[in-house]
Amino acid sequence: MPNTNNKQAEIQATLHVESSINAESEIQRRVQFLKAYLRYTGAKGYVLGMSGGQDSTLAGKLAQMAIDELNAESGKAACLFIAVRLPYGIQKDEEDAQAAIQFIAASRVVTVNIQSAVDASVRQFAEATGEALSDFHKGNVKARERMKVQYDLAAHYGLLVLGTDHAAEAITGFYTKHGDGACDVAPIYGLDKRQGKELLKWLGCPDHLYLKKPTADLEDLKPGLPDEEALGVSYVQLDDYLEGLPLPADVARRIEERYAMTEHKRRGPVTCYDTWWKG
Ligand SMILES: Nc1ncnc2c1ncn2[C@@H]1O[C@H](COP(=O)(O)OP(=O)(O)OC[C@H]2O[C@@H]([n+]3cccc(C(=O)O)c3)[C@H](O)[C@@H]2O)[C@@H](O)[C@H]1O
Ligand SMILES: Nc1ncnc2c1ncn2[C@@H]1O[C@H](COP(=O)(O)OP(=O)(O)OP(=O)(O)O)[C@@H](O)[C@H]1O
Ligand SMILES: [Mg+2]
Repeated sequence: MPNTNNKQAEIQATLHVESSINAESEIQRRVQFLKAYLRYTGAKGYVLGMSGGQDSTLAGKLAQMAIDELNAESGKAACLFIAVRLPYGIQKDEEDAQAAIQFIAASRVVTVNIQSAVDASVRQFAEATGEALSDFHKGNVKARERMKVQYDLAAHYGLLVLGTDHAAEAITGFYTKHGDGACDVAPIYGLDKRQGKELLKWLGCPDHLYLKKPTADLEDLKPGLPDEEALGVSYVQLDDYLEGLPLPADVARRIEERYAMTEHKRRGPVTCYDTWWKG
């Protein structure tokens, strides 16, 4: 039985997903937003971790477009976008990260290897508790270390931290709380995964950067684990759900269960004034 229910419509509206988009106007709207918010804050630009994956390629490109327009309007190179490489040791798809940075033509590239910080953290945890942090939890340490480096760069250079949260990620809560989930500005929020691809295609991005399998690539023991394998649901199914299309009832139910389970990630810290968790 196909599923089209009120919950689906409610989630689509909450996450601001349009059933169809115009790539050119979506790009314009988001670039103008990035410019306007920078003017409002007086910050000098943006910083974002570039993994070589689809989401950071798109968010980074939009940011650089905003910076280039601001600099052209002022006639000065006053604003900048820092693309930061944050490998844990040597990254297998480093070539993709470099291709993404080249496509973006980032104002500046900084590389910080997070391995020694992450390993020190994990070692201190083991010394303090007498227990080893699991490989899965170490993955979240990597994401939080990347967040810290981006905030260091933002503080030092007067920038704002970009994030890559979008609808197909928000619906599953598939990100590390206070890791890649933490940012100041989320330029691709509201788009699903196939809409992100549409924007990159329109922007002339090399197609291997948006046709590759999305991966969080956080676990030492499961390098390059595809998100879809970890989630047990495909991006096509998530996108269909978000665009209000019919899909098998058991798939919709699994998506809705995951959405409910991760509600805490889409909210601020829960306080005694909150009632959302009471059902
Ligand atoms: N009901 C609740 N109310 C309030 N807080 C709650 C809570 N349940 C857990 N928590 C807190 O949340 C923590 C768990 O959340 P979190 O630390 O995020 O950890 P968790 O959700 O367990 O793991 C993160 C997941 O996101 C994936 N990920 C991470 C980063 C990037 C990407 C990517 O696609 O690139 C994917 C990663 O592979 C993993 O599957 C708990 O330790 C607890 O502190
Ligand atoms: N190795 C890395 N170097 C720099 N930044 C990273 C790295 N890994 C993850 N990040 C940051 O964490 C974010 C979340 O990762 P995520 O995998 O969701 O996005 P992505 O890699 O850009 O795209 P995709 O989902 O298609 O893999 C990235 O967009 C990027 O900003
Ligand atoms: Mg990735």
